[in-house]
Amino acid sequence: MADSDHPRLILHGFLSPDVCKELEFIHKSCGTIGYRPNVFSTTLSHLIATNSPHLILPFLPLREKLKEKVEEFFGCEYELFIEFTGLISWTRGASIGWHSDDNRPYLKQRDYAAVCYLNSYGLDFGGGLFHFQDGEPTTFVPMVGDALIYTADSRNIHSVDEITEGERLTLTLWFSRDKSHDEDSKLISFLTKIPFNDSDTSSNGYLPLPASQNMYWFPPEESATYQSGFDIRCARLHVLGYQLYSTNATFLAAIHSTRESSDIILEPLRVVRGNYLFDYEFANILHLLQVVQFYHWKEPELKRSEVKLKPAKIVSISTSQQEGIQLLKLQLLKDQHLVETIFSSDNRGERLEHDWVSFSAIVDLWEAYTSKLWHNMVSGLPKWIANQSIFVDPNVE
Ligand SMILES: O=C(O)CCC(=O)C(=O)O
Ligand SMILES: [Fe+2]
Repeated sequence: MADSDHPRLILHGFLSPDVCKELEFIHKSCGTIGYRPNVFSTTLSHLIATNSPHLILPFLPLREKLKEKVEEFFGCEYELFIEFTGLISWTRGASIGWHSDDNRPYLKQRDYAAVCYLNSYGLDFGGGLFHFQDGEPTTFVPMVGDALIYTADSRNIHSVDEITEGERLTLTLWFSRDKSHDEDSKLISFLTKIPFNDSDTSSNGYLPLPASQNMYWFPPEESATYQSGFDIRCARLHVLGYQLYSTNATFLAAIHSTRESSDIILEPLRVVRGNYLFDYEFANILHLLQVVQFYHWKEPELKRSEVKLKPAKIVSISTSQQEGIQLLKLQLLKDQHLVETIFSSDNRGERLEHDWVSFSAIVDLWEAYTSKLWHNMVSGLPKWIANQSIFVDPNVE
């Protein structure tokens, strides 16, 4: 598998399927426009910036395990720092030609790369095969749970074929020997700016706060115009069969005026599916999207658990409400054809038979999941600050 001219390592089944699902949940509810066309990304600093710092916790054991593997394989124990951690997804049209990962002056600090595949070639996406220019293997077929580790220099020149369908998702890390590029110190400085108040978890301090609109607007071409393209959060809801309803009194007035309708989704929203409105107010679009994606992650588990469920509060939508829903959709998804081209693969909405009773239970389960992570993060933070390093605290469950 590896030779000294092309140092690389393949670990099959490195991540469990459930961890892959959890990271998929995070990416599909928190991801933003990426660094190349048709690419989406979720960085840890973005999670902190959108008041979801607790969502960095699921990454921590994986970062530690990967760093250990890299140091052990390349014989550089205790020498490396994590330079970057992120979830990166590629959709139809995305590709990358031959390159090494340190091939720009501002990337010279990168010594090693680790790419973990969170879904599978042939099943979740088409195209997207990984190739090494020299040495074995020449081609690597991404499969869920596998990790590919290699040096970031010219001994491992590689490329990725264009994605032809679906969404190819990875957890990607780069490692550096240069302490000045340690991701942890940067993240800790962001974390210390958040005004945590753990004493009262009922204060909903953990609700996500959207970043600026341009981070979520998918332009069909290079120019970031809002005249065409779509909002990726609404697009992700749309392909799963959900729509938005705003109770905002100024909503209809706003939508007919020049006011950016993007502002409306930063305010309380309700969710609609088919002819029903779910009678629950979400704080904003990210809150709603997190709950919907959580539903798609956890619903099969909930079905198996035989938990006794309460009836859901839903109401039929009126014709005038339907009008408002359509108008908002037109504002946020200017190019629905493009939405389908980019995210159509996400037909989990069709595979999963929607059930409002389960959905209603998921709202509470999302809250329990979130507040537990939030509490754990707040408990770990003083130690992270003291050590200037983010790590799994063995005393916290
Ligand atoms: O996702 C992959 O398989 C590799 C991506 C890559 O080469 C890069 O981001 O530099
Ligand atoms: Fe690369």
